[in-house]
Amino acid sequence: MANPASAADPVPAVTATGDPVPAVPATADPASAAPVPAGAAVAGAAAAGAVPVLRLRGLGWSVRGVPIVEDVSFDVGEGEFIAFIGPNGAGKTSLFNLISGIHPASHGKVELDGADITSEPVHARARRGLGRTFQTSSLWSGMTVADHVRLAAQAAAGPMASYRIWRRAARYAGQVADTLERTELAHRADTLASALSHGEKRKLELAVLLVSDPRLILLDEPMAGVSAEEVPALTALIRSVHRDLGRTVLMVEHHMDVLLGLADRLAVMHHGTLLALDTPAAVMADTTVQQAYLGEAL
Ligand SMILES: Nc1ncnc2c1ncn2[C@@H]1O[C@H](COP(=O)(O)OP(=O)(O)OP(=O)(O)O)[C@@H](O)[C@H]1O
Repeated sequence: MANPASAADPVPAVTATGDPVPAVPATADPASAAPVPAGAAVAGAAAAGAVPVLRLRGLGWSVRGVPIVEDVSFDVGEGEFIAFIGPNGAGKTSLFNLISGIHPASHGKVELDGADITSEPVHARARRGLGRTFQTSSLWSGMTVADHVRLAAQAAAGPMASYRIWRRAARYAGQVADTLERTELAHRADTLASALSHGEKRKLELAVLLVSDPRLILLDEPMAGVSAEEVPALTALIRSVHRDLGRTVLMVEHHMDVLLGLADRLAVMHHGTLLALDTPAAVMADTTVQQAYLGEAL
C-alpha cells in the first residue's frame, strides 16, 4: 500500500454506498467507512507509517440542523495532490472552510501533522503552514503586485513585523522578488492589481500564499474566471508549486482536463459526503460516481 495515510490508519477503498472501488484492493477499518485508496501508488507520498500532513475523521458541519458536510474522513500524505470534484453545492468549499478553520466543525476532527487543530482559529492554522485561496478574487485593486506580496511576507513574519510595516519593507525585497519570479509576475511588480488579467490575479493570489511558505495549500477553483488562453500557464504554475516546491496541494476545480494532469487522487463530493477518493482512473471507472453524476461526462 503506497498511501501512507492508509498505512497509518487504514480505511477502506469503498464508495459511500459501501460498494468496493473497482480494481483497488481494500482493507477494512471499523472506525470509519470513508473512502481512501488502499492500493494506488501516490506520487510524493510519505513513507509508510509516517504521520499524514492532514487527517480528517468524521468531519461534519451543519447549519440550523441541516447537514452541509457529513462524516468526511481521509488522510493526505506529504507531497500529495488531491483534486476535489462534485456538482455545484456538493460541499467542496464548505469542506475547505472546515479544514482552514473558517467554519467551526459540528462534528469530527482535523489533524495537521498529527496535532489536533479542530478548535484552532484560521490564523493559528495558517501559522502551522496551512494556506488557502478563495473562489472569488481577494486582492486590493489600488495596491501594486509587489506590495501585495510584501504585505503578505510581513504578515507571515508576525504581528510586530506588520506593525513596523513600511519602515522595514526593504527587508523583504529579496523574498518578494523571488516569489514574483517564481509566479511569473516579476514584470508586473509595479502594476496595480486592478490592471491585471484574471489569470495574473490568480497568479498573484498564489504569490501571496507562497511567500508565507505554507506546507499544505488549499486552492478553491483557481481557474474560475480565467480565460482559456491563460489556463495552461496557470496549470503549469500550480504543477510547479506541487512538484518543484514539493507542496502538498488540495484543489477544488471543475476543469477535468486540468485536474487529470495534476492530481494523484480525485475526491468526489456529493450531497456533503465524500463519495469516492482514489486514483483518477479508478474514480472515473467507479459506477457509483458515474451514477451520482447521472451520465455527466467526468
Ligand atoms: N453559510 C452557509 N449557510 C447556509 N448554507 C450554506 C452556507 N454555506 C454553504 N451553504 C450551502 O451548503 C451547500 C454546499 O455549498 P458549497 O459552497 O460548499 O458547495 P460547492 O461544492 O463548493 O459548490 P460550487 O461548486 O458551486 O462552489 C450549498 O447548498 C450551499 O448553499
